Amino acid sequence: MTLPDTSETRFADAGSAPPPLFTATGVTVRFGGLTALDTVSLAARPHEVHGVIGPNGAGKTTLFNVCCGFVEPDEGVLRWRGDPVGGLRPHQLAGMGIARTLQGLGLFAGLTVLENVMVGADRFRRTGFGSALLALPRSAGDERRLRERAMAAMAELGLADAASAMPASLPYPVRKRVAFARALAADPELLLLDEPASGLGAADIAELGELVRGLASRMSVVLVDHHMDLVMAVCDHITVLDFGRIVARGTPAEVKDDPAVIDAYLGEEADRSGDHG
Ligand SMILES: Nc1ncnc2c1ncn2[C@@H]1O[C@H](COP(=O)(O)OP(=O)(O)OP(=O)(O)O)[C@@H](O)[C@H]1O
Repeated sequence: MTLPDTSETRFADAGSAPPPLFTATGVTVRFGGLTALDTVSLAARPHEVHGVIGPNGAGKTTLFNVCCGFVEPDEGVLRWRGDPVGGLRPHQLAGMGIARTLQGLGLFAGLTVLENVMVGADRFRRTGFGSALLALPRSAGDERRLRERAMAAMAELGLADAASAMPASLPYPVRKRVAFARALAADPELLLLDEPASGLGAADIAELGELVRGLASRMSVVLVDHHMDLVMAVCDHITVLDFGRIVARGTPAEVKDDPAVIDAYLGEEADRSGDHG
């Protein structure tokens, strides 16, 4: 049984494991009278895939949104490489080396696939703020560098042939890959994935699993997803939430048979059958 532990010392006591890149410690989020997260902690370590699972309404998306800076926690501390990052805002993420994909893909409808993916590489643009402000064209060198990064990310995702397509012309699983390629083009140290498997069939989910596993050699990944098979197959470490609290954490093998996890999911099953009955 893996006990919930919200103390910061846990991270310091983790033996020879490398220090985490990113930590959220003692995070509490309240929406009016509802406590969506109650003193939840999470550590993303280098080269580790960290999964966050839990039944509907457990607080997964809220935790993801805290990590992305979309939701400011009422309590708790976020740290990047050990330094507190108070008031984290989504636009700061790329500069820090954090990329994310969201449930809503957020692709620009008026841009081609290549142009969408180049947006992800934008942190490597060298042309200064002043040029951007004056809407001067990007330098030819910048343009080439961003294009090369984007093409490399697209090749990794099998999208090279779709470079000039408009997103709306592509099937949903391909659009998901475009959003993924855009995140990879930022060459992040930490990749945050919200429900990457939603809307995908079994074959695409299996491919996604292989891709995510492969990414761990060069970055840290936090993955929020409902698909147990995917989470169990690709994650090194899993945090299980229920009603805003951590009910278990550990390796897939440790959490799989944890009675608290089984209870949480059985509770969800019971609710569902109640809904239909
Ligand atoms: N903006 C909000 N305002 C009020 N309540 C919210 C808000 N966002 C989430 N909640 C509530 O907080 C709780 C946690 O929601 P959250 O979406 O984080 O759970 P989840 O585990 O991602 O669920 P699901 O798997 O259904 O997406 C739920 O009870 C939800 O209704």
